[in-house]
Amino acid sequence: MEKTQRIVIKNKNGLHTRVAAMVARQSQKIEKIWDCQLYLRRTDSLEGVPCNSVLPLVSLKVKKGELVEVYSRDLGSDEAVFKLASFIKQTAELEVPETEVIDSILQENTLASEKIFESINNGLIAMDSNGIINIFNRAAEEITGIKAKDIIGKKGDEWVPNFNLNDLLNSKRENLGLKHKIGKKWVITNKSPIVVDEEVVGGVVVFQDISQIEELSWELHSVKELKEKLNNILETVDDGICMINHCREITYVNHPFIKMFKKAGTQVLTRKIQDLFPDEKLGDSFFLGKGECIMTTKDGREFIMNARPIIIESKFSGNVVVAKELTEIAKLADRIELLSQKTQFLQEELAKKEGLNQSFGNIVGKSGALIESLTVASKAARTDAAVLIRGESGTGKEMVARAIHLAGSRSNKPFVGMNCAAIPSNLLESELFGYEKGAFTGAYKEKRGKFEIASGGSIFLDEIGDMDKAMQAKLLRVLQEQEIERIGSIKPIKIDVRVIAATNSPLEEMMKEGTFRRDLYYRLNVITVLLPPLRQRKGDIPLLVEHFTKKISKKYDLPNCKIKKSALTALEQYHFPGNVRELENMIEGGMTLSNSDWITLDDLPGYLCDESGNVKPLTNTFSLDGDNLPTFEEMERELIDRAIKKHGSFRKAGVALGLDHKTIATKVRKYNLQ
Ligand SMILES: Nc1ncnc2c1ncn2[C@@H]1O[C@H](COP(=O)(O)OP(=O)(O)OP(=O)(O)O)[C@@H](O)[C@H]1O
Repeated sequence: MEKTQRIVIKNKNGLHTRVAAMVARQSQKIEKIWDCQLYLRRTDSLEGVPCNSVLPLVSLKVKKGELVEVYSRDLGSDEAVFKLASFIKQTAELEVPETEVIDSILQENTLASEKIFESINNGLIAMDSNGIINIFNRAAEEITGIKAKDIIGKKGDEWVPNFNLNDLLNSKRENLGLKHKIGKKWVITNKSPIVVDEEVVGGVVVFQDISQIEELSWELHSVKELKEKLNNILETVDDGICMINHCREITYVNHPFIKMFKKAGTQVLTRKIQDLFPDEKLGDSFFLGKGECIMTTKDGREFIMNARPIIIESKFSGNVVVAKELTEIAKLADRIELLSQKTQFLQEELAKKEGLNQSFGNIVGKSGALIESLTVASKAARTDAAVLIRGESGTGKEMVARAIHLAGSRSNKPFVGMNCAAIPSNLLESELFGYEKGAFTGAYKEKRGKFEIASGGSIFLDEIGDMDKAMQAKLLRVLQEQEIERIGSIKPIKIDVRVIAATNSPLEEMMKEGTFRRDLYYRLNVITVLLPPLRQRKGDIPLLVEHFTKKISKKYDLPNCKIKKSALTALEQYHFPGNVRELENMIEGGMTLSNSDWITLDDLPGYLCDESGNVKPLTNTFSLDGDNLPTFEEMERELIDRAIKKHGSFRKAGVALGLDHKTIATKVRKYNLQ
């Protein structure tokens, strides 16, 4: 509960400084005795000021005849309130005429001081000898976030942390330039005791908010750091960079710029850029960043120059001029072209591989030539047409034949293979068509031939070129009639078999020589699948090695093995006459020989290296000497490969061979050249 006493101020000059000083003094005494805090307010206001401090009392500006209230909110303060109210009433009686002039001087000075304190931008805190705050100006309020009315008349130390106000009174020493934080703000503080007759009668703290200065100094630091970083970048790039001001005078050049234009030693800074390139027409549009200019140096090198405007706060303040050597750009363009060709090629190959029937999934390889063949085979599988698979030994002809069978409508019927070269021709007929009991000596019981066994499915006739002519005629009849006769029987048996044949023999030559029947050739060769030799798709070697290491480790229950780079290089240099089968055998041998999880060069056949143990260099896949002439495609492949390796780009290889770069790119894709 609030205790209140109302009084009319009867003093001639109202509650002026001298009266306020008397009231403050008395209030301090009373507060001590009753242990309470006393306040004075106008009756029309809710908030008052502490009675123990002169300035707040004066700042109320109470005039003669005005009504004020002395009050306290502390328990047991009735007596204290009463005592102070009585004292204030008495002060009017104490007034004597001669003190009037002094009063008005004091009053004016006090009010002027108060105005000054309020108008300065530094925080100001003043306190008396007891540490009780009596001045707490507007700036102090703003910086600390504490309201003057909450702190005046109270012990400052409890309210304003970090200032150590008590120390100031105790130490009796000035403490200047202290930097510390108040909340989020940085302040710098000067603390001074007020000493009168060697007695500390109070203290003053003046402080300034330096957060903005701190921020600026941090910004300055960041700008310095940025400048350093930029400098490093500008000096490490390959492009020549030059900066000019709005008068087109050079303000900066980096080392590459000086190197490019060989201006070392010449003074370039502050010179006009046009002076540096007198033969070039650097027009206004160039500096507006709208044009670029190509310039040729005396030694014939070409440069492309671009100028970008520097705009600061919407104002043009100069240019950055960037120079690049054109030969570098041409190299880059070639490289980009090569890479985009490669990407396009890989995308096409991927699309093709994804389009393949999944029965072809175990055929490893991503080279263009292989994927093209498999695409044909995959399409053939959708029909019942006869397929002739051609390719060197070990290229995967049987694998592809099986995949064609499995991808077609006959996949749940038998796939029966027959190597026509492995069986003497007189036995081939009985193997293919079967025989009746007693058909020849030793025919104790009837036997079904491969065609009958394959009924509803596919027959794979490997090495068809090795079949003799008499047998070729019989096979042709079977294919034409779609029926067979077992040996020793005259009863034809209808057959429904898809024929897939394979060969590495030059059937076309053999037809000319008359050793292979033309009509059979056309019967078998409805669709041709051409499997490329491994030496023409070396890019597949790493994939095949990985595939075989997994396959073999599974087969022999070995830990999975990896191949050393040198061993892989040796394989890539080798021409593989035995194709994928030979590679598979090498990996199997290598893994069983290897004492570790790595296949090294030592684990591979010795013939991959020369006498001194070095990997044999890649030899031409063909020779124009001797009887075995290369095919036109083999020669073309080799030529394009060499031209690309020598000239490094499609464009230059094209120029050297008299072809355009698009033709070169098409051939590179066709032959899967790297
Ligand atoms: N692309 C491939 N991916 C995985 N393995 C392959 C591939 N090509 C061939 N092989 C493997 O190589 C070996 C030889 O394959 P395949 O018997 O199909 O060849 P081929 O051309 O029919 O040989 P030949 O003419 O000597 O009969 C097989 O073990 C096969 O698994």
